Amino acid sequence: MRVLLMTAVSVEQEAVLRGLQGAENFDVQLAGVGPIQAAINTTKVLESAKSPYDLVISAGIAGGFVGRAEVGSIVVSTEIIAADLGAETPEGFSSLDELGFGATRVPVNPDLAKKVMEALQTAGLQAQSGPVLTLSTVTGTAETAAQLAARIPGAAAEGMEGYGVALAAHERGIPVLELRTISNPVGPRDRAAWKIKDALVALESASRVLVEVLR
Ligand SMILES: O=C(O)c1cccc(C(=O)CC[C@H]2O[C@@H](n3cnc4c(=O)[nH]cnc43)[C@H](O)[C@@H]2O)c1
Repeated sequence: MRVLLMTAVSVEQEAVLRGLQGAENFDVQLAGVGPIQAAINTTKVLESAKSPYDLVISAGIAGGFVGRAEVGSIVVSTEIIAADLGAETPEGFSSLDELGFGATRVPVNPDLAKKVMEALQTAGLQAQSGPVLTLSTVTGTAETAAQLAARIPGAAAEGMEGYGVALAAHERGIPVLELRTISNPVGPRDRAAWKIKDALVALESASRVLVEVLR
């Protein structure tokens, strides 16, 4: 299986490469930060690929929803959702789907997600699955975190690139997955408290498992 992993920044790319230990069926490229940059860069990689990819994974650190994904743990997506793509109305948020303009959700193959989850857990890593949200604005208040959790039941993590990476692959018929390791709780902004090193260590460990499961 030929796999493309897209990370937002180079420290994430380096952590993934350490975990992959030179596995030849994986490429790791930079997506940039945010869904638009990620979609553009994923498209560029897919269009210039010498041979087709069988799977594209958006990987990196993320915020974890409290009670769903703790700092240092791993989240495997069951669905990749553009959580702020829509309109604010007096009645609340309306997604692009509800407005009739398109899809905000990219599906993930459930068998693949299950296989990866089970392999991570068998390796003794703390992993859970659930919808992973993509936001252009990092959540910074308890109120927004609660609104997102209520609007998207089971939401496990939020990042800034997954939907962009996923849409670029999905439009070409390539299966997608999002793999996130948690650096901070989703909620009140406390950037200094983000445990980025712990999340990068978890990203390296998770990538080591991918080599075994995605041969
Ligand atoms: O300090 C800020 O206010 C700030 C604003 C925009 C971006 C950042 C970043 O550090 C980039 C975040 C980077 O990491 C992922 N990430 C990690 N935690 C979260 C989160 O709680 N919510 C959304 N994204 C998160 C994200 O995918 C970016 O690649 C800082």
